[in-house]
Amino acid sequence: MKKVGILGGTFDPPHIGHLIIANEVLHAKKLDEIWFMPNQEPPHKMKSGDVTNAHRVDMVQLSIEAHTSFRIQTIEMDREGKSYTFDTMKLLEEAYPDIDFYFIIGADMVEYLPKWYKIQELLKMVQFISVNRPKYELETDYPVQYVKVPDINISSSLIRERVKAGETISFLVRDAVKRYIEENRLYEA
Ligand SMILES: Nc1ncnc2c1ncn2[C@@H]1O[C@H](COP(=O)(O)OP(=O)(O)OP(=O)(O)O)[C@@H](O)[C@H]1O
Ligand SMILES: O=C(O)c1ccc[n+]([C@@H]2O[C@H](COP(=O)([O-])O)[C@@H](O)[C@H]2O)c1
Repeated sequence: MKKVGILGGTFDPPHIGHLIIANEVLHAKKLDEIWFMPNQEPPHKMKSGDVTNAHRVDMVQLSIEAHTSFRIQTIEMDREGKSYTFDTMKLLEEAYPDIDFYFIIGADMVEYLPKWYKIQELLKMVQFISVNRPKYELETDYPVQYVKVPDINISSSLIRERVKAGETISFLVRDAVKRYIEENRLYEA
């Protein structure tokens, strides 16, 4: 069976932390591919105001281009309302019966797992792989695998704050994403 790791996210914007954890898990778990899956509406937080779904999809595409094992999966863009992972994984399992799915989450999401929609059913469907993230605990009673990654203290919030303050985001996002943010004047207000 083909093994695919899904990195679901808001990607507002995608940063190098996303790329590093995807690559670390790809190799540590010997997966065939990582699918970056931008959500339509994050279940537990707000998207920033001026950034459309199309912008986030474009930026994910620019982030992963030239990486042979990284793909984008836009299934959540086709569904209105909050993007519950249980609903999405059900559709993906039906569409790809020959793929073994893993769902990658940072430590902030591990803490939040008890509040996920239909978490017990979801745990039966996919295997979760967690990665460390500075300032968050990885302890959980749920059956979650763990891949140790270099600590990366970067978040999309940090990128948005820096752009707003007129500070540099070089090397924190891919160059093409930096150019896209500048050209479309995202996160300035
Ligand atoms: N620096 C990081 N280290 C480990 N995991 C991360 C890191 N950044 C993001 N992740 C994980 O990647 C997934 C998608 O993250 P998301 O797109 O929400 O970015 P974010 O940086 O957490 O955004 P925001 O700052 O807006 O909350 C989540 O599972 C999150 O835990
Ligand atoms: O299904 C849920 O209840 C649920 C709750 C919180 C987060 N998620 C998913 O976890 C992934 C990371 O979330 P986020 O908001 O940090 O980008 C993303 O794919 C979300 O849709 C899913």
